Amino acid sequence: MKNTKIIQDLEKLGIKGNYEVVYNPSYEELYQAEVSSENQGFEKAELTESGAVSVKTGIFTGRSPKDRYIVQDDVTRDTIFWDGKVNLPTTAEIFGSCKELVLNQLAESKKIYVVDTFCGTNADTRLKVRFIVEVAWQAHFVTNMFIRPSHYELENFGEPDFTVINGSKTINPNWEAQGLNSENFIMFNLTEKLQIIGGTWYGGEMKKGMFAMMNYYLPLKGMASMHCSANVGEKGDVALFFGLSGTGKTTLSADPKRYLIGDDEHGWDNNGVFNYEGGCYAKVIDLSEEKEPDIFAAIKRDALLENVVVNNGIADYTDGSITENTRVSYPIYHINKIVLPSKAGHAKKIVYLSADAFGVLPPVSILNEDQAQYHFLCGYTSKLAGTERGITEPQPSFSPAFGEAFLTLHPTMYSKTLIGKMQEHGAKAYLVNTGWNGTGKRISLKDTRAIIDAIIDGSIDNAPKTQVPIMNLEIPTELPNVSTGILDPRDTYESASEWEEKAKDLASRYIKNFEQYCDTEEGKKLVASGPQLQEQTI
Ligand SMILES: Nc1ncnc2c1ncn2[C@@H]1O[C@H](COP(=O)(O)OP(=O)(O)O)[C@@H](O)[C@H]1O
Ligand SMILES: C=C(OP(=O)(O)O)C(=O)O
Ligand SMILES: [Mn+2]
Repeated sequence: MKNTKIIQDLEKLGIKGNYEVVYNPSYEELYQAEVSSENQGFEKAELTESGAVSVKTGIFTGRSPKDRYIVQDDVTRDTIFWDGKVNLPTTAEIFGSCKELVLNQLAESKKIYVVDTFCGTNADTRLKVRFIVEVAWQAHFVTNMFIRPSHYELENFGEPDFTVINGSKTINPNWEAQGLNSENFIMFNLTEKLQIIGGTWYGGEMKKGMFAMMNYYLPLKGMASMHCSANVGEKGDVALFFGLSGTGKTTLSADPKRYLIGDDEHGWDNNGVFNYEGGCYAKVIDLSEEKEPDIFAAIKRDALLENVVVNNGIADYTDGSITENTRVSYPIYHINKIVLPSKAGHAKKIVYLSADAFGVLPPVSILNEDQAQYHFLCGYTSKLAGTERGITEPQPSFSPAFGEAFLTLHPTMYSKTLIGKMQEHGAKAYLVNTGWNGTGKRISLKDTRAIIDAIIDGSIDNAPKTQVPIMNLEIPTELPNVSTGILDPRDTYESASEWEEKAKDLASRYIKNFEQYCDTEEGKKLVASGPQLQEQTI
């Protein structure tokens, strides 16, 4: 019954062929299809010792932001933030020609997987997203990452709100004449409610693609839409962890003392914080059972490893020879302590994670209200190797809302909605450096975890404090279970002047970056909360 309707839907979209449709396959069906000996090239998956299967995604082992376009038309012209960098415009005609390529690619398939999912926990704001793919492990990936409707919800799914068609095996031969970046494309058409993908096999494009769409629809309804992980304690106390890729959202939100809400994408409405996803996408480079026991244990049957080196069925997490961005996706229930459905009350603690490659930022700073806004707009961090094509070593970057790559509206839409919620609910913000310090090494996970504990249990607010000049940040000088001598970054250098020199360099980058927000009185007012090159007398 269902399949006849699905085939009709596919034909209506323009996928006409002699394919078999597999609708919302079970994990067992996915497994059989993934390891089938008929698979070619990057379709192939192999079973590993933990029970998880492992795949390779070819040359794309991270997202490809330069190949990402949004159709500029009457719907998007005045809403999308056309910054010339993140949201690249294309025409309905070019979209149409790429869509044709993807449809023709799928029409040739023997089998098409159609996976209906939800993006967003709450019925009033979720998107019903339909994925149409020809590769079994891509169907597995979206089954892991998105919210799996119950049998009843599938029966009553109705028309999808958004459709993603993945034609990763096809490329666009006309890209040059069309003025595109390459033969690969990730394109969105908000009028057609359609995302199409060609050329890249990286799963993150499907996951982060729908995040960008939630980042469009929710703030327009007054909700905060956030690139953060979230967890909740026994007492219902919710904490959010904002951060760019590799800063520790997934790692730090998997905390055995707390219940996980989600590891990457959340909304905040009048009832509280809710997850967009139904799974997690963790980095596994150098993963160890000892340091990250929850994530390690989540890698079992139904988990899907990407670009991990596997020797005789044994995954080698220390090997970054394919990419530094080795990953695993798993359904959220692979983590023991979770809340389901993935939502909780209002957040009280907001942590901004920054992996500072300069070694200047303190491991933790306590932010006042203006600083909370300033640092959210700055979103300073270092891009780490791997998650984006062409990034091979850490690069300092300012990424508004700690997620510039996924913002479809102007950055101030995200700061307004978030800061509004924070003020309404008395949430406090902290800036945590999970990156480097003067020792040249990354701050240890153990120390960061103890810092997070002190933020969550409130002991940081009662700790002795001092002011770090230039960066203009207040820091605690002592915290329970945190190594001595690391809280003030100046102490980790041979001499404080070494730190000062680097701090001045970083401060001037902050100041320069913030100029873009100084065309309003509101923005100008925030400058005093940021780093300062001159002595302050307040
Ligand atoms: N002090 C630290 N805090 C957080 N993560 C750390 C730290 N030191 C090293 N790491 C490593 O950095 C990576 C953080 O990645 P992840 O949690 O997946 O980031 P995100 O979810 O923000 O992309 C993990 O591989 C983790 O082991
Ligand atoms: C999947 C991604 O997100 P993150 O690294 O934040 O987990 C990504 O940026 O491609
Ligand atoms: Mn993550």
